[in-house]
Amino acid sequence: MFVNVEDLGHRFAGTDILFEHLTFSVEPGQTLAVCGPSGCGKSTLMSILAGWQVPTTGAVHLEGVGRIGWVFQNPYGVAQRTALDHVVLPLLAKGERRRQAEICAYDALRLFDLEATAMRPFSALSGGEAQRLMLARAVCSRPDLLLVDEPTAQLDTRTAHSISRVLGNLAGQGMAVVVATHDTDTREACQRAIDLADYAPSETNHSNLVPPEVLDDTRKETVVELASNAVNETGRQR
Ligand SMILES: Nc1ncnc2c1ncn2[C@@H]1O[C@H](COP(=O)(O)OP(=O)(O)OP(=O)(O)O)[C@@H](O)[C@H]1O
Repeated sequence: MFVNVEDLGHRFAGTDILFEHLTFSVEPGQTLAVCGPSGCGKSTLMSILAGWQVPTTGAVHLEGVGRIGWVFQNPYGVAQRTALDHVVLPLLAKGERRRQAEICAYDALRLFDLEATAMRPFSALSGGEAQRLMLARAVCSRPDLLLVDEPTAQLDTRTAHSISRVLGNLAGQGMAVVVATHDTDTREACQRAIDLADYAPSETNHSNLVPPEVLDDTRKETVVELASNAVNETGRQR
């Protein structure tokens, strides 16, 4: 299984080119952070990877990718359903029995420090808990490619840090993970990082975009190889 992105470029009708000549690949067990200023096209790139958006130029080749998971910036759920229900659902949809599904679901809830919320309705979860629930559900759906869009945007620094470390562990579970992020911890939890600002056409003026100070040290290189031990330090392997 692999994801190959070849000479990709995109612009929406009537707007500037967001990025161009973007080439990279992601394999199972790898995590790739997609960074860059707000508005540079991170979410758009994720949509292209998911096949929801057709790129203006270039191509995405998904070889052997049967299931794509997506964790959005904003958590969503059914207000009256419990946290456990949300995590169990993808397993029941695959035909697992409720009892077995609950064992897996509790593992995933534990991974994101959500065990205590298992029987709480979605409407009673905090923003951070709800976002972690989305990650737990994504783990249970066992995708080949997991797209995670700004997973820590709603979380406090401490929680965000633990989420980032667990994201690193996801790669160890055998799926390819692509994470759009502004967060330093999240970026460092990934094995590689791409700065989309490096793929903006030179005439594009990004001065009006929000400069993420966390990226200042990465802009010098297109692809930054990050310390792989950051991925393995958590001790929370399942
Ligand atoms: N369907 C669309 N039609 C026209 N323009 C769009 C469309 N979707 C997104 N855009 C524009 O494309 C640009 C990139 O948007 P995108 O959401 O991909 O950026 P981003 O890097 O993910 O931003 P953020 O970090 O703020 O989430 C923005 O200027 C946005 O307004």
